[in-house]
Amino acid sequence: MKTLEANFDGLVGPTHNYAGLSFGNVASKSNAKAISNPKQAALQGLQKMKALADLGMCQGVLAPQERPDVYTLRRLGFTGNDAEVLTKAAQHAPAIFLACCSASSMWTANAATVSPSADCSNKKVNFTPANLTNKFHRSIEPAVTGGILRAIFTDDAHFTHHQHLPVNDHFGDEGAANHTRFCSDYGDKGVEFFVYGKHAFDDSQVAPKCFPARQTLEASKAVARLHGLDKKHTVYAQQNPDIIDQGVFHNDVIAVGNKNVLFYHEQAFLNTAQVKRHISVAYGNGDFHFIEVPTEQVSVESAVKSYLFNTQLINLPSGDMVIIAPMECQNNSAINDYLTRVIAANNPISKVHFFDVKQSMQNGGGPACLRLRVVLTDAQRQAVNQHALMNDSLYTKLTQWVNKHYRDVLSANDLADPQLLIESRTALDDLTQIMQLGSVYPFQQI
Ligand SMILES: N=C(N)NCCC[C@H](NC(=O)CCC(=O)O)C(=O)O
Repeated sequence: MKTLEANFDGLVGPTHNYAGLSFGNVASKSNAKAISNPKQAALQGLQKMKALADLGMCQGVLAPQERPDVYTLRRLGFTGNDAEVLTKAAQHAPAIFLACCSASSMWTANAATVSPSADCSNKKVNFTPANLTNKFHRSIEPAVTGGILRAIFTDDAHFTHHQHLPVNDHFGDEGAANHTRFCSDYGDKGVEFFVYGKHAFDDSQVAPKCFPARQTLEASKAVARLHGLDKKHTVYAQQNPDIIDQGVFHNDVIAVGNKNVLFYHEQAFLNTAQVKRHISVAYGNGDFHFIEVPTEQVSVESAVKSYLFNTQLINLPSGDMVIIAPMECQNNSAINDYLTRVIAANNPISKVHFFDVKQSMQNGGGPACLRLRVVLTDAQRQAVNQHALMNDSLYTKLTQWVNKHYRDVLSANDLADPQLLIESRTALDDLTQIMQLGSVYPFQQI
């Protein structure tokens, strides 16, 4: 029985915009108020998905969320019909309004933490949506994210869905952006590796000083308990607080792992020697590769700008391990040269594929942010909603769908246009039919 790693990418939503919402995320802040192109953003994402499917990967799609979120705005006291709610919020509380318009659910690395059945005590694939408490615009995602995951991974015989963790900074959870897994074969019991930014219940421990630590140790441990992970095969590591303060807001901005490889920056962790020891002990006797990138070759600043580590490390059906990197890595000659050396060196990585995901990059989301990894056995893959799996037909349908419904220019002022909400709902209504998701959106449930 073949077990593989599928990647479920977030389809970019119709309100994709640059609102500067993420304090601590350099790209988000520096592109605040830039004009976005939602159509191009969604098409760039679809092209990456299609290319990975064409490489023989199992590629899935996760649907976007309904935005602007008029339900949250109503909870915050804005009244009237939908158009009135939008107008009043945009006028009286523009910052809150913008937060309720974000298409941030596109970064599905933050949708959930997923543990394969081989690692979990109930022998099912376990999902815990991330509560994303640290940023208001993202904290309104988890309930609908949970619904979308249930609409795709429907079969209780194979999949277990947990509720997101309690919504408080103490249990701040950013999902798979701070979680990776090592294994020899995907179907084997693996080592689950959780990286956290701070200890929430112990002030004596070091923590970043300028920018927030979005993931807590206590949240990571709660997810591991929910998933029934084996303690001997679970490793926790603290992110280096100094690099959080340099804009490394998730571990996947500074490290990426797959199978028997951890590719990471020298400054990624607080105690690298200990992290390596713990992974080696948990992994056992196999051949494990720690590919450490020294600061003298790639500075943290350059890693954050190019997103060298926000790359996907994947195994093609041929068994070759390749890197899926953003164009920004190719355009930066020092980073490109470094990647050439990584491929030439004695490690399992054999090739780099570059993709243009600039619309997402400008908000701090590279190739790895855009995907949620789900390890599936054959039987589990067959149990997945097949209308969420990328192939020629779905690619054609979704490309036509984007071209029909999306705008190619969006500025902050356009977000209050009631017509945009109507356009978005019409698009999502169509999408639930294309992907056979049922009524996952609040506007479909009224
Ligand atoms: N690293 C991973 N896995 N994900 C990237 C998420 C980027 C996202 N940006 C934003 O939400 C910016 C939205 C804006 O400013 O308009 C965030 O900071 O949460």
